[in-house]
Amino acid sequence: MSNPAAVESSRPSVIPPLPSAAMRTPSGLYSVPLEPGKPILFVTSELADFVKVGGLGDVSAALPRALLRYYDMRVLMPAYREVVESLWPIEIVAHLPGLAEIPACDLGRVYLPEGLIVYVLVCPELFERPGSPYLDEHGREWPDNHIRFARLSLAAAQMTSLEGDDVFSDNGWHPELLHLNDWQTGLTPAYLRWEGDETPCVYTIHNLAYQGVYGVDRLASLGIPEHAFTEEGLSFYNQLSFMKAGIVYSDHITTVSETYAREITTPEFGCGLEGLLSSCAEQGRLSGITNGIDDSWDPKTDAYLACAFATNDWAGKRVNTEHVRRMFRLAVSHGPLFAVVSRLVHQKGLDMTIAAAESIVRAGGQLVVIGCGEPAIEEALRNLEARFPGAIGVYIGFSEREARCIFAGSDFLLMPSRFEPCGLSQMYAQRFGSLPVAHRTGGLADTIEDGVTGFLFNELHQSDFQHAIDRAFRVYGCTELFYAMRRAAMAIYYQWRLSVTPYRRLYHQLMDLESAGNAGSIRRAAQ
Ligand SMILES: Nc1ncnc2c1ncn2[C@@H]1O[C@H](COP(=O)(O)OP(=O)(O)O[C@H]2O[C@H](CO)[C@@H](O)[C@H](O)[C@H]2O)[C@@H](O)[C@H]1O
Repeated sequence: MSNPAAVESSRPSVIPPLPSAAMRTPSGLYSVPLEPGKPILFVTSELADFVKVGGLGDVSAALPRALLRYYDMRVLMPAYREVVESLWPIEIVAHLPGLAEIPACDLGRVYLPEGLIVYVLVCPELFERPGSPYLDEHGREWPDNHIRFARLSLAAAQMTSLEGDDVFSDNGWHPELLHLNDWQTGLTPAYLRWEGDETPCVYTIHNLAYQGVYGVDRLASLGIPEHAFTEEGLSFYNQLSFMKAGIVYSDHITTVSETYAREITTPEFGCGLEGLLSSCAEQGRLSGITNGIDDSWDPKTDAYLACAFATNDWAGKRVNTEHVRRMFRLAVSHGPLFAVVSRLVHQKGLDMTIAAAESIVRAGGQLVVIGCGEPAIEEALRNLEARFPGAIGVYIGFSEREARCIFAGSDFLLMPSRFEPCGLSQMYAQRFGSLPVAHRTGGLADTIEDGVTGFLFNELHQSDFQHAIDRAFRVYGCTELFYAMRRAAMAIYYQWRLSVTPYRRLYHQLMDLESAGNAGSIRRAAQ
């Protein structure tokens, strides 16, 4: 494609550190929360303010902020190179000891907009590297990922344990609940329980397919006691599983949509953990809470767009469509513009999109793709672009600016995902008047109304996907219906506010149980 703008810097401008009880409102004014809520630590391996590989980065930036008005919610993450090189000052607040081969490290504190306090693990030998949080520059997993994310998990446990007072005390702040995310944080509840600490833990699965499974020879290096390596503990087919540790030792498991919460109890989607997850569901320890999207996803105010637009301002939307066509050097066209904004991985069904591309072009449509990931998929997409110059444009890379322009400019978004825990791209697309064409699975089934706010197909067959694309073409040719669907899609808004209520209910339930001394017994009964 024609040289899209370089990936924009997400560097914030410098603001002075705030007193810990202060909040910075979106308007930029400082205010003090009326009631400082219970201390909760949200532990994550990505935060979109600094580094985002996929949806976890978005959720980690938005959900703790949405919860800030109810709790003294703080985030813990690794101090990757992007964090250290950002303009936000890092103040060292503690030194955390190591364990076995997990090195000691410093703990820093950063104040981000909207009053979000983020603790960062300053451990240059583990985290200050080129590449992504998980992969090196050549797309290979970092060989010491087990140590890196055991470091993250252990830090959360050390910050929580009251006996660790001499280790970590930020003006007496200690979490009363931990909200953990994905396998990278799975060892946290295990480290806590092995020390006899019963602080309640919520463990959210954003994607069960990534599990952090390692050979049994790594146990000693992570300080894992031998007695824990059992079928009931963290042995997964005689290997060590971080994901299983998170499920076994946490009080409650959530995942990011109700449908996916049901799906992962079946062999088709359970990735070998369906038995354990089924028993969690039977015990009431597994639930689905659909993700939201943050307020920045608004076509009326998004500064990245070629032209801001609102519902019914289809001329404004068309300016964005023409902008995308120019970005990708596509021909002038009156046909529909299809789009893909995705990590390029097997999960996302790019093989089906590639197989459908020729029919889209033959029917007078065009396709733009932005994404990066598996080299074979990247190459197949480049070949596709070369076969259909002027009709298909591909940008291999990651750029939120370009992604937003594509959501705004496209007519349809293709998401034939094999599975999709929630999916954010379809929600962004709907908000920007682009109708998703998606497989009826996971969160896609929960957030798209077939024939109203998008198109769903039931079986993962090429012919079913093609049929859904054909329906999209027909609706595009029927202007009134097409605009009615656009209006319906733009009207639904999965605000975080809606997801916050079930999280609050869950937190309260777990913290009350804990203060009544019941959490331990409930957990034990559940295991
Ligand atoms: N090249 C690119 N340039 C710019 N932006 C790009 C991009 N490629 C992807 N993105 C963006 O990255 C995010 C991807 O989020 P998704 O939720 O759609 O999928 P992901 O599989 O990463 O997340 C996992 O976690 C999330 C969060 O819970 C679940 O919704 C999801 O189902 C699960 O697979 C979106 O914000 C998308 O716009």
